[in-house]
Amino acid sequence: MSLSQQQDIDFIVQAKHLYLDYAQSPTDSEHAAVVEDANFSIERGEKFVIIGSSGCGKTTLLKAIGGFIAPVQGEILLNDVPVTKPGPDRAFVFQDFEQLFAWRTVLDNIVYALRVTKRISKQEAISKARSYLELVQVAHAANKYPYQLSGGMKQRAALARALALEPELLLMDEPFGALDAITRNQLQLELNEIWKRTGVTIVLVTHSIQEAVFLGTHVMVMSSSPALIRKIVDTRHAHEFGSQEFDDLSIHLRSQLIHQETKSEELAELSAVE
Ligand SMILES: Nc1ncnc2c1ncn2[C@@H]1O[C@H](COP(=O)(O)OP(=O)(O)OP(=O)(O)O)[C@@H](O)[C@H]1O
Repeated sequence: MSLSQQQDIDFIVQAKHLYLDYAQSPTDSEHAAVVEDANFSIERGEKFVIIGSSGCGKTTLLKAIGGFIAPVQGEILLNDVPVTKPGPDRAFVFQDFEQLFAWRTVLDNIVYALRVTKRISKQEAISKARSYLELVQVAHAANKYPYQLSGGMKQRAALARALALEPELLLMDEPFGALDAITRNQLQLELNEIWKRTGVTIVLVTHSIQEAVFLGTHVMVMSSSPALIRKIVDTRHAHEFGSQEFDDLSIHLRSQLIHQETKSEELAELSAVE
């Protein structure tokens, strides 16, 4: 992409020479870099998917975009302004089914979040909460408590709560990872529909190559040891399961992931010989 083409694109997030780690001090050698020199941009309104092997730093990167982890070097820009703390312009959905407040009903979970972050009237919060519960098709469970819901319903409710905040960025960490295959497919389809209706920018972490190709507009492959961004693949034209493009891209992404695993195994073997 030429420089002039890049300048025409409306980027909501830009990471520039980003380094992240969990070191307690500059001399803390136990905690190696989790992300090294990451450079990537996310267009407004896209679904940007991050994949990589377990422990390669996907969640860490998501937390940094959320403002929960400060860069050691480099920066993350949100609408051209460096991210320094969390804000209501970013909402999270996690894999964990227990992310709702157990002592509040589904409706109250959303009303509470809205009242705290948006400072709107109770009536306004209730009406907004109801409309988002309808959007994610869980309005019938508005008065239930989390323990009365299935895993899929809990994820829908968590999604409704995040969407109700009308964030600019929806940060999703393996949101469907703990669901059965059928519910997972259903929620993938629905997320696509919700995305089309709301236009929210989504950054989604997954272990599933199929989910990445199906949902993503771009898929970023991360490698561990070293903790680098291996490749960013344009997947805008490959959403149909079973199509040639879908299969080709899945194979391509798999080869990127396998290549890096093989490489780290080779490195481990070499260091064992040394
Ligand atoms: N709070 C923390 N303190 C110290 N190290 C951490 C902390 N959280 C994560 N790490 C380490 O950072 C590295 C990256 O973790 P992270 O959770 O970002 O990986 P991930 O790619 O999301 O993994 P997974 O796919 O298994 O969820 C791992 O080595 C992990 O042990």
